[in-house]
Amino acid sequence: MGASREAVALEGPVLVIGAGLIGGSIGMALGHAGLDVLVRDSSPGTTRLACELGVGREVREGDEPQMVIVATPPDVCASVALDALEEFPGACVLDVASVKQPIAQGVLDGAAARGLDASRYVGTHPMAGREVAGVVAARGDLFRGRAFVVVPTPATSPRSFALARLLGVELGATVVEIEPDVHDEAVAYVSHVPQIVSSVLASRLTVASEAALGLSGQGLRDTTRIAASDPRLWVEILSANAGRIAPILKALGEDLDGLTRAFETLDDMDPQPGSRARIARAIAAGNDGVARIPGKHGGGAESFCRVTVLVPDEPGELARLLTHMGEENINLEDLRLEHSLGQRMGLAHVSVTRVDEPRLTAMLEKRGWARAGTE
Ligand SMILES: NC(=O)C1=CN([C@@H]2O[C@H](COP(=O)(O)OP(=O)(O)OC[C@H]3O[C@@H](n4cnc5c(N)ncnc54)[C@H](O)[C@@H]3O)[C@@H](O)[C@H]2O)C=CC1
Ligand SMILES: O=C(O)C(=O)Cc1ccc(O)cc1
Repeated sequence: MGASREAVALEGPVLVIGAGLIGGSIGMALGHAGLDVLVRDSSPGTTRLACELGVGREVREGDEPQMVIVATPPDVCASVALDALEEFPGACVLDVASVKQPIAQGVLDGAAARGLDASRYVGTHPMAGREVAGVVAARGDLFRGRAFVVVPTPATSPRSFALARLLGVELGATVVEIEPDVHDEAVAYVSHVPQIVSSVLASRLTVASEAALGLSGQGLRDTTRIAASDPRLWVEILSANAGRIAPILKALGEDLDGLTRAFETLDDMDPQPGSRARIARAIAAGNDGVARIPGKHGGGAESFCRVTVLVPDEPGELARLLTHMGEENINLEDLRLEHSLGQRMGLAHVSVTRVDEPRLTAMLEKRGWARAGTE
């Protein structure tokens, strides 16, 4: 499929069906790029709200979209895509759901049964989102620098495939082509199981005391951010990928059982030999896993150095630090802020390349910034 690409341009109009977080963000991005964006949601109020928020305009009689983007929850994507193939015979129809194989199958089966042209359908998945749902949270820059997965079916035409790639490029994303079942296996690891683990972890906090929660630091915030996600959407995403999620959860459960036994015996006067080693191995295996997550430019995370700088919690101080870096021509690869409990000081975790790290350290010393560690 990737080998035979037609010369085709994304010109619009583009119809977005499902004006929520993702549909709204896509509409805003395409609108900024000058395309005519049409909006439709099953909720007429949401359609109007999306138009008022700048996602696009309502569909008028005679509109003939070049592309239809289905951004509804996954359980209705296939039927909405089939209806769009029927309603707009000239349009390429995409969906953006977080699972691909069942939707591709639903579209292929439905198209065969209804005599529709499945070559105009192609699956996609923008690998960016937020833990908040709805068009009010939409942002035109949501997909910039993120992966945009294009997932053709065996029926997808070169034209539909090319248009889907152009959409990813227009969104400022990096386009990746993957087959449906490979995609679903991948997202089970990198998105679906992390969502479940984050939710289960955060659910333990419902029995923690107020005093305990008052001590929450960045580690807890990092591991529970996506626990704020919408249950109605996620039950549909996870159910559609159940067969791939279950074995990973089973392995995770076995790891947790082993660790639980180790901790139980550590509480004894005479702990079972090997308990400490088991715990150490679990933490070390985590080190190995996290080192495999690619960094900002697609290289290994270990290609960056993270320097922690103490920043006074006062207006303009963070900007002063970044200005000092800019003045020394040190490129910022990533930045994370952490506030220390009860102190008028924040921790700025500044990531730079290993090549830039000595210059950053020298600059901090020269300009009087206190460093709280380097990783
Ligand atoms: N939330 C995220 O971070 C990401 C979500 N996705 C995928 O994007 C899709 C949309 O997710 P969100 O924008 O987060 O959800 P959302 O809940 O913010 O928006 C979904 C919208 O679809 C509308 N809708 C529902 N059924 C409809 C139908 N039959 N016809 C027309 N409109 C309908 C709803 O009224 C709602 O406005 C899902 O398939 C999801 O898997 C993909 C990447 C990231
Ligand atoms: O919030 C985050 O960090 C995400 O990774 C969001 C996300 C949620 C669902 C997807 O299908 C893709 C991306």
